[in-house]
Amino acid sequence: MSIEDILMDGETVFRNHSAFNPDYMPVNYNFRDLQMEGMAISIRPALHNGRPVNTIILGQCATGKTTAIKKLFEKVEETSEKLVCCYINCQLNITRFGIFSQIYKKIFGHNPPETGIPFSRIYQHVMKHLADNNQGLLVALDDVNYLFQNQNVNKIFYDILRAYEEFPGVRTGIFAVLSDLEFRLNLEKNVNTVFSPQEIIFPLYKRNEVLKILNDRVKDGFYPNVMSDEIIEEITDYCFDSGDLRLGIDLLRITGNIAEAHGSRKIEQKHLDEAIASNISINLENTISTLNDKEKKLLKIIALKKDTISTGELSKEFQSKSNLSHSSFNRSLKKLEFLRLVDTKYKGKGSRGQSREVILRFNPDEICRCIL
Ligand SMILES: Nc1ncnc2c1ncn2[C@@H]1O[C@H](COP(=O)(O)OP(=O)(O)OP(=O)(O)O)[C@@H](O)[C@H]1O
Repeated sequence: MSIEDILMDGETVFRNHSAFNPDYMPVNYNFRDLQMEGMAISIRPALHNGRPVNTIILGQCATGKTTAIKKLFEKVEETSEKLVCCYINCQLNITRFGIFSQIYKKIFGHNPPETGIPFSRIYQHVMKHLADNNQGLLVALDDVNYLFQNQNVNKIFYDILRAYEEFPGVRTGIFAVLSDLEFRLNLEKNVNTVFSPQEIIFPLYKRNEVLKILNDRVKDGFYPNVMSDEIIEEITDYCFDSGDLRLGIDLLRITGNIAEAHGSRKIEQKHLDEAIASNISINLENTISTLNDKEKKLLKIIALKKDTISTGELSKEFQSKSNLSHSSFNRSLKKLEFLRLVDTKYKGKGSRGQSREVILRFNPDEICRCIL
């Protein structure tokens, strides 16, 4: 095949490539009714001249938090002009200027001028507009933990939530989105005085839910009969075990690309095998790279054990090797569990209440290779 043929060849397994893009809005969005209701309850007062209720949205990666917020914000905008809903990705915007530029853009439809304008002018402009138009403001700060990086979190929360002191009548609230439990405590410490939130939890999807979501995505993205039920089931198992729905959606896309590269109009087992092989090590490496030194140390101790180990024994070994406290051990273990690198199972009474067994969820050699 020539390069032109590769680029322009119309024969494809994909009906809609964008269905596998990270920002795709799924046509069917199920299993999150409770969370959507919870968020709607937080928003409702703001549509009746009150303030939105500050809320923490908590859940592991790819549990649908961003999608839920975006869907709900769309609905609010269709229903009422009483509230400006602004979604901000804090990975991309970590300064006060950056965040208020996004709010400014949402309200006025364009960015503030790049140069020469101080933060205070943008702030005044935004708040005056809200006050003059009797509009509330709800800011969703996604991945809010990124604001801890430059210690701005307190100021930004204060700017938003105490705006009424300078602009009486202005009604503001924050949805703080977090995928890491550890940062929840950090957030409390940093912004406690202005932010006393409700909490909405996005649990991991169950296997049957993952299957339905992936099946819907297959229908959105591939032509009919391109992918068999068996392959979807296998991808579901794989994705469910990893605890990351995004991995399942990525695998659909990658297998599709591999099938297409082989000129096949169906996705076959060999295409999936190839996709999985290329994906496993990349994902594990990415997850491990997010751990701090303590957590890596603990993971390595677990990986070097030939058998499963109880939490009691593990705590002792961890403390003797690292000189760290039992609560530091507990926090690190919780993190490994949260990221689904290990499982823990109750096995009866131990010296510190219920003792648990720690089970590694990946090949120990592969783990050690990634920690080095
Ligand atoms: N209930 C669902 N139905 C269909 N697709 C879903 C559902 N939940 C999540 N997804 C899909 O999973 C992917 C991740 O979802 P989303 O970005 O909303 O999760 P998140 O919890 O915000 O993740 P993160 O914390 O990593 O930002 C997206 O591709 C989204 O379309």
